[in-house]
Amino acid sequence: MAAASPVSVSQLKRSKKSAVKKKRADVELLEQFDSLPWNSSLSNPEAFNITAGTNELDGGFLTLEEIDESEYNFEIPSIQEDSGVTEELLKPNKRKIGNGVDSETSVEGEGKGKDEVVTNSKKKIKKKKKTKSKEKKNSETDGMEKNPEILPVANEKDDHSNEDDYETLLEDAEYYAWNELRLHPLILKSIYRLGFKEPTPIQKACIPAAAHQGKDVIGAAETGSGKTLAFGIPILQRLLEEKEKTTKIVDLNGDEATNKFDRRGFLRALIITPTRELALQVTDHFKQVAKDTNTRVVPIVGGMSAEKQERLLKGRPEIVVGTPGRLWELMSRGEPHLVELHSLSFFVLDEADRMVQAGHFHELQSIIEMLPGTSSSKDELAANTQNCITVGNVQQKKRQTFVFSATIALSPDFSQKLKRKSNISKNPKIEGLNSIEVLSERAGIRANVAIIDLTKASILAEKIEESFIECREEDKDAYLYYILSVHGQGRTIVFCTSIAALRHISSILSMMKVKVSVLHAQKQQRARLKAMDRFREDDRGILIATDVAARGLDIKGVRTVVHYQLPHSAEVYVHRSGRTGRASADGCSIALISPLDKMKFASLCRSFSKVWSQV
Ligand SMILES: Nc1ncnc2c1ncn2[C@@H]1O[C@H](COP(=O)(O)OP(=O)(O)OP(=O)(O)O)[C@@H](O)[C@H]1O
Repeated sequence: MAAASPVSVSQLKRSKKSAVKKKRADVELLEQFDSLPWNSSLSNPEAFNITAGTNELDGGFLTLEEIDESEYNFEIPSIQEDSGVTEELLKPNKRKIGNGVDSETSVEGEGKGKDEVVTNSKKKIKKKKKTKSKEKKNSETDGMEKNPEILPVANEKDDHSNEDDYETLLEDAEYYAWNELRLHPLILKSIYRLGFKEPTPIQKACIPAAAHQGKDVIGAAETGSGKTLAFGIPILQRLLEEKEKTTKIVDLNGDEATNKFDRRGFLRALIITPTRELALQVTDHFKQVAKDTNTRVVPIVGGMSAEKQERLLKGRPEIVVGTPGRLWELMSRGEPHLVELHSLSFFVLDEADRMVQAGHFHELQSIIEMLPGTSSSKDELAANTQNCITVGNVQQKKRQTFVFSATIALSPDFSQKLKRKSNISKNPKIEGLNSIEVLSERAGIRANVAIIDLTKASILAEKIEESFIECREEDKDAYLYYILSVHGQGRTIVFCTSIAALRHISSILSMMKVKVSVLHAQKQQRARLKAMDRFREDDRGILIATDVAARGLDIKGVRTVVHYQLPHSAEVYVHRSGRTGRASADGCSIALISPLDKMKFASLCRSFSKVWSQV
């Protein structure tokens, strides 16, 4: 090895001089920046805006080109050893994740140990905070204070992707609420990158129960309140914790333990949504948070080539998000990744109350019957499937079930009924359950379920302003045209109940040279995605849709929802209206009420205990 040549005194002086020079130049540059007037690039810097465009599937929908698997980057990374990032982030003393040898995802009973760890790490964080802030005071370049507005904003360049993010997050008082939730550093890092300064109320309530107490959750909260991450974060948290524990066990016990504890390559979480667009969006949301965690998430939805989706499943993703029809199609064919369910730790029903309605229930029921430990008989299963690998009730006990929607009606004694049932050994049917309760119970909801209902009497999200226009049926088009041309701010979704009405409006509007996108279930999936893309690309876009767009869709900048025809139920009205006023944004929902709608409208008002006496 060559010896390092000694550095002369003059060389040292020279390098010191140039360092001082560089520092001075840096300070001057910073001063220049400081003297610029500050104009936020976002007129309304809501966290909601921040997420847009930061991910591969931009806003959750595929562009037309993306339909083809080879082009839309549904890359499934090959199964690898842990990337090592975790280790780096988990430097000793920063955060300690459990020390037990519990191989299960379940952390029931871990509470106490964890609390201790958290208290310690909190102390350390505080200490670190103090030292750092001291350093900050002494710093010459302090002119550039950490500005929360600029830190995490829609960072196309992903400015916060290095490992310092985690430390910065811990120091950043604005993000402090996340620390309370004891999340894995890689999740915190993603949250920081997304710019979500604090957990939403439903996230605050669900994460401790689901991620740390291992409970099942039935969660209800207003539209746009972040329910996807309320179940998404716990799933990722527990998968990450489990990965680390497994690595430790394998390190300690060698190959023997690998076979026993290593669950890589098996399906770990199955999330079911009622619509294809929503499944793609949820997949995308998961991917945003799972970035850097080496967790694979794949959507399985109808309208796309089943063969291609089978190829995606060959990559053995841990998380699958799908619609009941296509999932059941592949499961009933015995698709190996979807029927080897012995390691399934999470089963999620998003928009659960929609699932109990016609068009979904049958397939969903069949899927549930495939889950290990559900109440259907083995003969029934065998008849349904060619290749199902079942495990007994043990798996059901370990599996967590999450049931979410903005509109779930549970009877007050539902958990008592579940408890009574769990005390009787022979698995009797519980009497007097409503359909969503039956679904939850069949899906394996356990007696200690955390029922978190944050919906208010009005049910509608707080930031949505509701109004209605009374008019004759034949005047609806004129009013709609008026709303679209005068109202004009942001994007608008016009909802119809029938495809005939949708066609009628879109042809009238196109005659009036108003550009619209159209979405309904009879459209080819390719065209559906294209319509969504077009709508998303135009910040004053107009989407005419049936109720296929009513639930879950999270599209930035939707300011107005118009109910051209009233929906058949109060729930659908809530979900439709909830396409606006999401996260911290506001919006308005306008109903066009003709004499034909009055009965329906009156009953809608009664459902929300509203007094709209004009009707
Ligand atoms: N902690 C947070 N802070 C700010 N924004 C958040 C946070 N969590 C999620 N969001 C954003 O809020 C928006 C709505 O979230 P999400 O789609 O999960 O709502 P939802 O409650 O499932 O709505 P819906 O009932 O209509 O399905 C998304 O754009 C999401 O990125």
